[in-house]
Amino acid sequence: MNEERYCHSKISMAILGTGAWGSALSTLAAANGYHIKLWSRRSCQTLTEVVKDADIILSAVSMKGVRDIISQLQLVKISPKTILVTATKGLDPQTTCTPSQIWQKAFLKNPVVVLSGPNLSKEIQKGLPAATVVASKIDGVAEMVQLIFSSYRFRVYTNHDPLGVELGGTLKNVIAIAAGVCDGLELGTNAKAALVTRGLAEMVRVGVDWGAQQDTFYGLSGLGDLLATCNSPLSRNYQVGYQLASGKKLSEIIENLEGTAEGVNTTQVLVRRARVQKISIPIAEQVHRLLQAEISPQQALWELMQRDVKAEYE
Ligand SMILES: NC(=O)C1=CN([C@@H]2O[C@H](COP(=O)(O)OP(=O)(O)OC[C@H]3O[C@@H](n4cnc5c(N)ncnc54)[C@H](O)[C@@H]3O)[C@@H](O)[C@H]2O)C=CC1
Ligand SMILES: O=C(CO)COP(=O)(O)O
Repeated sequence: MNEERYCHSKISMAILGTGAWGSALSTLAAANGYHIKLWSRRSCQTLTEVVKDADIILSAVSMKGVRDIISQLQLVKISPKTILVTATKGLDPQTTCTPSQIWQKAFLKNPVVVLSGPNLSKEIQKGLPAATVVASKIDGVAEMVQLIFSSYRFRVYTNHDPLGVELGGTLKNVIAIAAGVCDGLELGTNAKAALVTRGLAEMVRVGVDWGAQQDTFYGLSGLGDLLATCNSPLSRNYQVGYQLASGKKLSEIIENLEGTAEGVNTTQVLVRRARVQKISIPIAEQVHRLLQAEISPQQALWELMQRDVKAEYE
């Protein structure tokens, strides 16, 4: 294969958020020869200067910064042709909307792309191989983003179900907290397999009710990210669960955590939404009670194991 295939350096891109993920994504695009303008709250350059003339604006800020960034960008004149890429994995506490829904509502005319997959940033920064998904409903747009990031160490797939791709990456964080608890309590491989598989069933139920396609959850952005995050101590969400199992308080864990564990906020929003929609999510409910310090990790396990027997699919 020809190296040239991956280099279209005339496209200009701004990346907003220079945390672990924004930095890793900029490394990938820069390695393909793209000139990237990076912006964070601490940048010397203004947001206006950074996004001026950008063909693509990618946001890798954590969920708590999404509305803030959007409000600031609304004050800047962005061309309706500018592609907006969201790489955030979270849910809005006010509206329960996903980041791409918030972006699309704020910029009605702009194409919005979701980027999500099993992408632990530390592995990517080490140059280890990985794959991801870029999703848009508009033909040709995800393909442009695909070209920017694709390389021999980062394989990028396109998809037409942005909501499903986004929800896979977001909802798996709740199950990753549970997986951390499972490993922290040393419950074994059988328990972990059961937890992850039933966790996926919860993700599918919520996602399909939301309007996403079921198959998307069995792809890289669903099952793929679930496997990566539930099995790696590099995952901050897994770390939250693992440390909760050792008896630490959530506030103490978060204080010492490197970066953001989106699953903590996502669990609250998810449980609220699932109750309104009357969707059964027993694992997420127990994660929620655990995060609220209403029960111990052992009690959460007991609550799950003593549920009424039922059919696997119903
Ligand atoms: N680190 C990883 O391996 C991956 C992370 N993600 C997702 O990407 C998002 C960011 O994650 P990380 O970079 O790891 O988190 P991080 O905690 O390292 O960085 C968060 C970034 O958001 C910015 N931010 C927060 N609030 C802001 C505001 N009000 N205004 C402007 N900027 C604000 C921070 O300054 C920082 O640059 C999360 O939603 C995460 O789930 C997705 C894939 C991989
Ligand atoms: O989303 C991720 C991997 O795909 C990163 O997981 P954490 O946010 O749990 O570190």
